[in-house]
Amino acid sequence: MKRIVSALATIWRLASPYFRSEDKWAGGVLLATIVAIELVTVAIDVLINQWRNRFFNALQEYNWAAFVHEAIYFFIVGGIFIIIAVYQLYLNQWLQIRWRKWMTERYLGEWLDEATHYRMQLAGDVADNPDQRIAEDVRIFIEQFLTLGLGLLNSVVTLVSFVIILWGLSEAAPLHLFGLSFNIPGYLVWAALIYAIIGTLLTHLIGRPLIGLDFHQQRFEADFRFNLVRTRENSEQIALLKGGDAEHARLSERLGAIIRNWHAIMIRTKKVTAVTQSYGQAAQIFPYVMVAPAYFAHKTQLGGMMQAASAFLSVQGALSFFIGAYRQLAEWLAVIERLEGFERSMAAAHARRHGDIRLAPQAARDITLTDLDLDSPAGVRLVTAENLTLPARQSTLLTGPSGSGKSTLFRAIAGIWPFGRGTITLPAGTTLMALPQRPYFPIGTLAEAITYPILPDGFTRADLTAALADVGLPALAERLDENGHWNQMLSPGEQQRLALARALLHKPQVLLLDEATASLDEAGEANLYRLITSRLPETTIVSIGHRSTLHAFHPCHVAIVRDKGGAREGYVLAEQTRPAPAG
Ligand SMILES: Nc1ncnc2c1ncn2[C@@H]1O[C@H](COP(=O)(O)OP(=O)(O)OP(=O)(O)O)[C@@H](O)[C@H]1O
Repeated sequence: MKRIVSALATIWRLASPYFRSEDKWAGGVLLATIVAIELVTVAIDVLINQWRNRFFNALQEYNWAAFVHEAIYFFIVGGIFIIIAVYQLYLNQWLQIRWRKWMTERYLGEWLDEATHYRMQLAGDVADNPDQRIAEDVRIFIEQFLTLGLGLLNSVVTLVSFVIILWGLSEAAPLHLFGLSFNIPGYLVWAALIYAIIGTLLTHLIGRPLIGLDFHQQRFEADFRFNLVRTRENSEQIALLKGGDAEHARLSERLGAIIRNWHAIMIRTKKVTAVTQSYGQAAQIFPYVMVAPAYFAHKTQLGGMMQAASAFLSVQGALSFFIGAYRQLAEWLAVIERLEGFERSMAAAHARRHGDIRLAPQAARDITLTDLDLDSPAGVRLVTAENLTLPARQSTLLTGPSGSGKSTLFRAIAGIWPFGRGTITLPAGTTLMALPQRPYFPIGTLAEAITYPILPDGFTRADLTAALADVGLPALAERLDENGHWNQMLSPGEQQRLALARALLHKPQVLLLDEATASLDEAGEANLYRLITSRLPETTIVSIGHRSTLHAFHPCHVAIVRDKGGAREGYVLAEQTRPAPAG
């Protein structure tokens, strides 16, 4: 019971925001119309049930006029049913896509806002497949919310309407056995209830393992898909290492898990289907068996028996809602759990935006680090900066052993590393750009790749062409409108040049270069450094690099060294050189 209440509360938490959103009117009207149509559908079922009585009596009495009248009645009611069924599905799909758009946009917004996606990954959160949550789970949640919700509504209203009818019919056709009439009030209702309870219990007992099997199936499928994507993304490495066979073996192993689980699902489904089919088939004859003695004892007419049988099937069908929806419900509950976990981990990642690292704006143009400790996600101290200034409009080179925390320091300055404490002051309203060794280019036109994260409209064609020429890629100017996966189509050196073209266009006030020219030869690297220092004189540049030749382009040098005197393991930032103040 507690689990049901908590599941209902979660469903409310996930579903209600849409009906309070800016789209609430459209969504509310669509939902109300769909619900109203569902109620009309049940009312039509009731009309058809009553019609059955009249129709079969007309047949039994060989009454042609009544037969024609009832046939016309059926065509009219049936016609109305068809029209509203068509529109109900249409409006249902319309609501699904509006709701899905709103919910997906909301998740995308929260997930991408202030690098929440990055921090969720850092924390190694349980919500490990955001793509599945955003793309698939949202769709299934909404689809099943409407399907199961309407199914439940239909069952409840059907149950109430037909229980009343069936109760009345139980009196009209009392239980008649061995020549005796038993006056059990509503005996057909009780019979339907017992029949449905036995069916539900049997289905649940036999079908229960399917919930776990379905859950595993989804995981194995996601795992297989993820590994296929990884193979595609790393195809060059795999080709170079001749890893085709190894990949094939790994993928086959994952496919094997899918197939093994599928076999278990098949065996279990066979058993469940045997039960549900027997149950469904027996339900076709069961009500006739119940009413037949009364019919043969002339206590009721054929019409009464047909109506009772149809009402019995409706009640029994409504009571068996859970049998029919068993697997859908199980799948839906798993989706709800995943979406809730996703929302929770987004909220947690958002809450620890900067951890205890304070990013303070200041009037001065320097970047200062005060009492700054940066930790690993596991809480191990990586690097400390007691009091360090990265001077404005200067270039500073940051060096240190591999794994000492250089890139982590960049992440902290860029405001995306939440583990640690201390203060980083940056010029107020500063624009910052960080370029890593392997830059990211979205799949799209080359122009979009260069100007990312803003659209190319912010620049003229001449700006883009000039930037490409400046970084030594003039030939690419002709391909600005070409669509492509630029991370796969350009060499690492070309990608680094392209990223620097991005910096030239954006002219950030702070430029962090994390081995951003490491794939170029020394001459090429020197040219690019000369270019950016001359083109971006107002920019504070901080570079990470291992080549000694870089010193020539960086008047300031900060080294990360082992913290010998410190009480704990880790590294400290030590200022090595800085130009003498002018004058
Ligand atoms: N997402 C992460 N999860 C766990 N540990 C991490 C993560 N990112 C960095 N670290 C750890 O933090 C330490 C510092 O990493 P960082 O990338 O800052 O080193 P680096 O000095 O830039 O190294 P390199 O010169 O090799 O690029 C490393 O030991 C690394 O394993």
